[in-house]
Amino acid sequence: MRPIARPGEPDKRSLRREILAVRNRLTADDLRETSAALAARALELPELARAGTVAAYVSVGSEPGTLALLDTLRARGVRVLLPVLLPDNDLDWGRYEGQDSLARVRHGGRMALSEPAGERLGPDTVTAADAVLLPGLAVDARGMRLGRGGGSYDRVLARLERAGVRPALVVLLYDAEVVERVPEEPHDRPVHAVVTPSGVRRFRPEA
Ligand SMILES: Nc1nc2c(c(=O)[nH]1)N(C=O)[C@@H](CNc1ccc(C(=O)N[C@@H](CCC(=O)O)C(=O)O)cc1)CN2
Ligand SMILES: Nc1ncnc2c1ncn2[C@@H]1O[C@H](COP(=O)(O)OP(=O)(O)OP(=O)(O)O)[C@@H](O)[C@H]1O
Repeated sequence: MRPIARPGEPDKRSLRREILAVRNRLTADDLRETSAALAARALELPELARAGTVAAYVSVGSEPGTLALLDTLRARGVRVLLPVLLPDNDLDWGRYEGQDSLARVRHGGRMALSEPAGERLGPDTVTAADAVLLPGLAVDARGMRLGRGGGSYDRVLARLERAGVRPALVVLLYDAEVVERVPEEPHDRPVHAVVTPSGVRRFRPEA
């Protein structure tokens, strides 16, 4: 329990719980089908089609599947970077070299992640990405993203801003996770697009 709640945080927590409960009801067939569809829709994005370097992640559990997409990007010669969770929730990066290059890692009591087993390239490596694929639980009509609450990607976005780079920011979700509004805090930054198994939605920068 936190002694003092941050603004937006209680709402974030209950929305996370609701969305995870729905995800946990998905069947193995649902996961297979959505993974193939998600890869197909994502590859229709010109930002991904022309990227030289893509920062991505390996989906685990009931997350929208990313492996099909990672394998296709790699087969096309794209440099695919994958996150390595650090003890303070910041992310280091390694290169995706195929499914054999992944190691199953359990961080404390958390869900097990699939992380790159090879060389660690340093947290700043993400600033070389032309596109960043972000995990999340929901996104709203403005492109504000709800993550799992670790703040890892909030840090990535802050790091990109500090470096003065503007890669395409794309969150991968299920259709029902595109909602009208997610609770926000001052550190939250909007993404540019969401890809779901049924298509791509772009967000307009606020006027
Ligand atoms: N596949 C994947 N890789 C990723 C992320 C992600 O969301 N998905 N991350 C995104 O930042 C980073 C790791 N951050 C994580 C943050 C929280 C938990 C976690 O297990 N949280 C709850 C479990 C509830 C849940 O299922 O979300 C816990 O601590 O018990 C795991 C990883 C980097 N790699
Ligand atoms: N730039 C940053 N550097 C360090 N910590 C940060 C930064 N931005 C946010 N945080 C912290 O991260 C924690 C989680 O924030 P939040 O609930 O918005 O995570 P999230 O966006 O859902 O998760 P994620 O970014 O991992 O997908 C908060 O305690 C917040 O203060």
